[in-house]
Amino acid sequence: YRRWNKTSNPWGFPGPGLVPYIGRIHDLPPECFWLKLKEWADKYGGIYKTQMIGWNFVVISDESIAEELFVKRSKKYSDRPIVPSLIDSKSNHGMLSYLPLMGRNEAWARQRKWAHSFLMQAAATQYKGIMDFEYKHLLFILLGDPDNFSFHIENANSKIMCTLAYDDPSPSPEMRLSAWNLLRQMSPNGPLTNLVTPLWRLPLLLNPWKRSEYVRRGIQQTFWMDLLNGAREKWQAGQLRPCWARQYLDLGEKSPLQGDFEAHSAIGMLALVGVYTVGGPAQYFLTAMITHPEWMAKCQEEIDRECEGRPPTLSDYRNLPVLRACIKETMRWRSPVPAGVAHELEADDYYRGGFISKGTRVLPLDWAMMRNETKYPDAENYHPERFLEPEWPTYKEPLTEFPTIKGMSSFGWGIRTCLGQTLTQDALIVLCGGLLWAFNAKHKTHPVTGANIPISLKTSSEVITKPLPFEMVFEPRSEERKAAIISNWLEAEAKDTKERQDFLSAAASH
Ligand code: HEM
Repeated sequence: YRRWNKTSNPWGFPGPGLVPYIGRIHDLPPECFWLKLKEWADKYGGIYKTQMIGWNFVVISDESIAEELFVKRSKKYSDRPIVPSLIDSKSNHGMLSYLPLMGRNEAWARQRKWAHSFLMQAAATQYKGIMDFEYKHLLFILLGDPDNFSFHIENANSKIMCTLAYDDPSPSPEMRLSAWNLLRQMSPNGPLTNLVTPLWRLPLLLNPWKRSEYVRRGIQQTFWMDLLNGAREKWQAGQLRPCWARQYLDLGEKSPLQGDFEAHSAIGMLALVGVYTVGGPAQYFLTAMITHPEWMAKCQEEIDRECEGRPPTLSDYRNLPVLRACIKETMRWRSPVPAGVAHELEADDYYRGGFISKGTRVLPLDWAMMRNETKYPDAENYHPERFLEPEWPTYKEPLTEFPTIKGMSSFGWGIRTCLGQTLTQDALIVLCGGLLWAFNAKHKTHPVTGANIPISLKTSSEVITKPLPFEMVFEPRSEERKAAIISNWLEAEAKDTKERQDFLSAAASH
């Protein structure tokens, strides 16, 4: 066995001993598997190797190594591994569906360029008003239905994404569901075929996993196509305001996207990506504020002082370093993508005397990077002051600009790095700032004993995580604040209705 282990692993990197064929899969719990990977990182160091059902893995928990491989050697380290339980996840065979999962092929290059231009354009003009509007609505909704906050936060983000994509927030509940179903399908704790991959090759009749994936995919593609067709009808009548679908339709044959088949997926996927990626950190932020009320009080003091009684908008960015520190520390403390997103190596490579073979999955283990004690002393605990006080290693000036979440390792590496960093940062400032402007986030208390109901700090186990369900109270900070939440929303709603009507009247008169 020892001889086998040596010959099957001549790579020269440390790592746990391997069992023939299955590697270490038996050791990796489907729930929060990154905790086990972190345990191995503590034992074997910043780069180690392992195997899972015939696949070679190299796990990286040192940011400087990630930089050397993913950034400096990006030509070799930028492919994606296949997701076994998705049909053509890499789009090597024409599916063109899931930009973040695509291999490094032509479709990826085309859609990445397209998405980049949209997200930059959106940043410049479009999404600020949409965020202010939807988050004002969210605060109003939370007054009436606080217990359902998890849904409402995710739904508000889904509405923003649907408005950006189709100028229509109404499909948001279905977009949220679609995002959840895809996330489950691609996660190791999803279908069994993601772990026991040979099962995926069973004939369709004996393969419930593939049959249900055909159904899921069919529902998603039809949903996205219906949205594009609905947008086209409005566009033909001149009733579609600026949005990603309109830009595609306006460009016609000049669009980089090659027709409706590609466009319906590209637009749908970009809308879908923003639902949980923003919703998860916002919910972690609430858990951080409830368990660290001293930081909630500091954020509220800053917001009240700098925004003079109104909820923060993006123009307040420079003046809210404490809020930004709390958001950044939340993302460090509870990394939203804790296992990172794997890259696949496109050609054999040598690194630090070790051999990494073509096809190896290289995993930037964010949970471990965010717990590097040299960079983040007392890493297990929540310390926003690490970004605000010069004696901490991560302090950076000027505080009008830093801390920023942009560039965090949680957003990935090299030419595959996340395209939604600005949007995420902007959304979290308006959303988290608005929540603390409006409410005190508090523990729920037991109706009989009056004791605080504890908040589980555990996370879900999908590739993109959120806190496990928890209970909390949204206490309006005063009667005046409560009145302001209501009047802010009524004003915003009236303004939005008028703007839509004006647009439609102008369209009708042309
Ligand atoms: C907290 C929020 C978010 C986190 C932590 C996050 C994280 C990531 C990570 C780790 C990757 C893979 C990077 C790599 O392969 O090295 C990625 C890719 C991507 N992200 Fe995000 N993301 C977030 C929000 C968003 C949002 C809001 C959008 C857009 C609406 C977005 C759009 C994308 C796209 C399009 C890619 C694919 C890039 C490619 O494969 O070339 N992300 N993101």
